[in-house]
Amino acid sequence: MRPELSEYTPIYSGKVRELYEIDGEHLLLVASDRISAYDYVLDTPIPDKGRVLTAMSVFFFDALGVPNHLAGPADDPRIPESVLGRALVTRRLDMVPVECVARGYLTGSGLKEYRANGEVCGVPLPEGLVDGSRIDPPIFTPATKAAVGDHDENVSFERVAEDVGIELATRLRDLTLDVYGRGADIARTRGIILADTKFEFGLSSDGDLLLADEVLTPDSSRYWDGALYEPGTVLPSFDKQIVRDWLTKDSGWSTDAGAPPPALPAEVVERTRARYIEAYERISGLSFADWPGGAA
Ligand SMILES: Nc1ncnc(-c2cnn(Cc3cccc(F)c3)c2)c1Cl
Repeated sequence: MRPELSEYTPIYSGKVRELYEIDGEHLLLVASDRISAYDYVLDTPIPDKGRVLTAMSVFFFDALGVPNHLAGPADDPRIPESVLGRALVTRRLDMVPVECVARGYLTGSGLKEYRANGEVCGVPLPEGLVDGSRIDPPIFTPATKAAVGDHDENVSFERVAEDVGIELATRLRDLTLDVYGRGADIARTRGIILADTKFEFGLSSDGDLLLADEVLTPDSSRYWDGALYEPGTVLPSFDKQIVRDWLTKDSGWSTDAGAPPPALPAEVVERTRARYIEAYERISGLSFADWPGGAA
């Protein structure tokens, strides 16, 4: 008999995720079916998005063999039926207050900084790069966690070293680049480019640095279709472009409307659900049908 979610204490609610306390040492990390676009959390959920992203994190935790915060399997008996498949039992860690971002391609805030001063987070880049240019080898471009609703602020490695000490800052950078590099290689051989990603790490009570939070999901990374990759072309988001295009080209809404986006039509929801499942099955080589918590 599984416990009810109401038996656990909610301790954090993000845009698309929640965190609960199971006991003094364990948390329940829950991924919802909510999707965000243009900094809005949309009214329409994408069925199974939470389960697919949870399955992706578990695949990468296993495939990359990095010490991490997982404290049980996807069907751990402590996971309530209502969130089975989209929740994980984790060890409670002392989270390091740094967004550990790795970039293998130049776009987004990194591109903006590069265009302004030829570098990203204090890392100089070659001249002549454009949106979508490959950054090889990938770079560590950390950020400080923003307050709710704000964007993270890119900071230099030196600033991270000031905040957490040079030893820990160096370990964060090395681990971030190593895990991103290996994860991106796995995805690339399956036709999906992970252009960049954001990791979070935490320290266990015995001082181990563990990979925490979600790992290499489409919510923490930019997923691009490798078949479409051309340097200098702005690549659509593998998972969110269907929603973005409908919102900005078909729905009559616009980002400067000042009003929240409209509900999504069923066809857009289903195609987006299929994109999430396609990304997982291509990267993992596993069938999503085998993941816990499906329709009974
Ligand atoms: N193992 C851990 N130990 C202590 N704290 C965290 C922790 C805190 N915050 N976050 C971000 C987040 C993850 C999911 C759902 C949310 F609502 C928020 C993660 C973790 Cl993962």
